[in-house]
Amino acid sequence: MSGQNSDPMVELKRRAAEEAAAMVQDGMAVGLGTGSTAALMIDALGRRRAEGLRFVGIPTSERSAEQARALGITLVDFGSHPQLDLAIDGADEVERGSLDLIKGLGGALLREKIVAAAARRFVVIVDEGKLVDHLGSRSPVPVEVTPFGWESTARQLGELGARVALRTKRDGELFVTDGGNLILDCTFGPIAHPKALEASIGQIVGVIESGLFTSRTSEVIVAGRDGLTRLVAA
Ligand SMILES: O=C[C@H](O)[C@H](O)[C@H](O)COP(=O)(O)O
Repeated sequence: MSGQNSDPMVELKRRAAEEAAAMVQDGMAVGLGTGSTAALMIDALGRRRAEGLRFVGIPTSERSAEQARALGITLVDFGSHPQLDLAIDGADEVERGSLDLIKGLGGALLREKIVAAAARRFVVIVDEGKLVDHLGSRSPVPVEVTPFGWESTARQLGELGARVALRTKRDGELFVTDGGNLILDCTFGPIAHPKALEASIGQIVGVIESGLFTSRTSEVIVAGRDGLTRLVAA
């Protein structure tokens, strides 16, 4: 994920990642997202650290923690930093206008949402293919659930109108999150009221968190073939 890449879209995502990393100022506490786009941002922050920028990070996954540590980025926790200045992360879908999100195809949604909720500003970096008119158009909504009773939790998610699939890895083994939980990928199709759906999912016993992120985004930096665009919530 580091270094130069000849894929033009990766180069565009790298520019979006660098633009977001440029928002980090001396002394900040920063939430470090997860995924291929966030990894480019962590690389950019590693370069800024090597140039002398002082900041600390809270990672949203073990993967991002490992990458940040390798780059010499100082990692802290919520004990010393209960509030963050900025969090930067990728997304699987971004709804035009509202800037509501679906996240979690990489399985990091719980820590990502905790970090986003603790940040004064939450900046999202995506390529233009992630923009949709309605969330759910392409991506399922990942829902993190406790292993105990997941079948019952899945049935209740189905009653909300979803087709529910227990996430497995390529080798067929269960996908287990950094927190030791399971992911149910819930296909709803285009979602008319994401905020109401996020609330309904959150009320089901056994659900830990959903990948619907509504009313959280401060800004989205979109990498497109015509360059970068910055979107601010309407
Ligand atoms: O759990 C994973 C995260 O929500 C990612 O931020 C999301 O899946 C986007 O990842 P990528 O930048 O690799 O498309």
